[in-house]
Amino acid sequence: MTRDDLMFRDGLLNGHRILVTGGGTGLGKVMAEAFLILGAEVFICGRRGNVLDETAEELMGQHGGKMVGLACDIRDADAIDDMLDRIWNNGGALTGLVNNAAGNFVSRTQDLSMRGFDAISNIVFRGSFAVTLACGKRWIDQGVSASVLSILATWVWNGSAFTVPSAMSKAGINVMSQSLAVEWADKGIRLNCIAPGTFPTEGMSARLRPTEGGSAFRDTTDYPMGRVGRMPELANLAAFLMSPQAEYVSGQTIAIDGARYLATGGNFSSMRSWTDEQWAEARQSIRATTAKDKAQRTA
Ligand SMILES: CCCCCCCCC/C=C/C(=O)SCCNC(=O)CCNC(=O)[C@H](O)C(C)(C)COP(=O)(O)OP(=O)(O)OC[C@H]1O[C@@H](n2cnc3c(N)ncnc32)[C@H](O)[C@@H]1OP(=O)(O)O
Ligand SMILES: NC(=O)C1=CN([C@@H]2O[C@H](COP(=O)(O)OP(=O)(O)OC[C@H]3O[C@@H](n4cnc5c(N)ncnc54)[C@H](OP(=O)(O)O)[C@@H]3O)[C@@H](O)[C@H]2O)C=CC1
Repeated sequence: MTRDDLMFRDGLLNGHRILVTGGGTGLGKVMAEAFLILGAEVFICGRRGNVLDETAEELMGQHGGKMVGLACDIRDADAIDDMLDRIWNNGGALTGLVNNAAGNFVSRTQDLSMRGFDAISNIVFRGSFAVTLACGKRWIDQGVSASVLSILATWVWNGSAFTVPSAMSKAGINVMSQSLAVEWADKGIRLNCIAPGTFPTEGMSARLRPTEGGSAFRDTTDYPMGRVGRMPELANLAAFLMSPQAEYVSGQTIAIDGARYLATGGNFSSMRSWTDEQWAEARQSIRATTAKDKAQRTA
């Protein structure tokens, strides 16, 4: 991304300190980059320390500023507290949190074990709540104003066959945001959500279109605008919602999907026609991706 891709003035986020969970890759990386360009000090977390370090180095090399990678598994409440201690003790309070980290894979629901359900919901539902709660306690205790942005999916409105634990978890975080937007409004804490449509990333394509390799999401015939999302489009919306000028916006969930879910549902219902063999192949491919990622985990 270049400076010209962003619609905001220089220094919009000067003095802000923002944590992006899962900020080492994909959408999290792009939002972290935008916040860095606009002057914020940015923290990114994830389980693969090497990925975080590479991202921070790459983006600071391109844009200057300060980005810090912190290895942390958001399924572990103690690890979250350790991470926040490090942030707070090294420059003061966060002023923003982006709940972006997620786990997901396509599966027929009858093929899931409870461990499979937990693998997703413990990241998306429990993990996002745990980070929000840990930050919120500190903000309220110290009288700090802050903004929380959670990255959801359009299926919070219409569900999604074959990604049921993700759909349930994202819907839960949607309601968390609406609830806390009211409960914490007088504390100066606001919460909003973005529901992106398709923004192709490696992590998503490997788990949601596992058998298509590099060609996943190339066919855009059923996209009303004839295309998928462009990363800077998402980054601009995120920067708007995180900026102090958007202070009166709270409790909202904004879709950025080129009107796709209104046209087609924007989910995986077409997989109803998959055969047993296709599901077996998908599962094998997803497991290979997870095994490769796991080998790099340091948290
Ligand atoms: C078109 C419209 C566009 C629509 C537009 C697109 C909208 C996209 C919206 C959302 C997109 C995303 O979220 S994309 C985000 C994608 N990124 C990620 O997922 C990154 C992080 N992911 C991960 O870490 C892993 O994939 C994940 C499995 C979730 C967690 O890893 P863990 O190490 O905790 O898990 P494991 O120990 O390997 O496995 C735990 C259990 O899960 C089971 N499990 C694992 N894979 C399985 C599978 N494929 N099918 C069944 N079960 C599975 C295992 O068998 C285990 O259960 P037992 O066998 O019983 O032990
Ligand atoms: N791409 C798309 O089209 C869409 C994406 N989304 C949402 O956007 C967000 C980003 O997805 P995307 O960029 O595509 O996928 P990625 O797989 O690139 O991003 C997920 C990130 O979350 C991190 N993460 C996963 N589990 C944990 C954990 N337990 N603790 C800390 N970090 C964790 C991963 O790092 P690590 O494995 O190192 O921990 C990774 O950096 C997700 O919330 C996803 O649901 C929503 C709609 C559409």
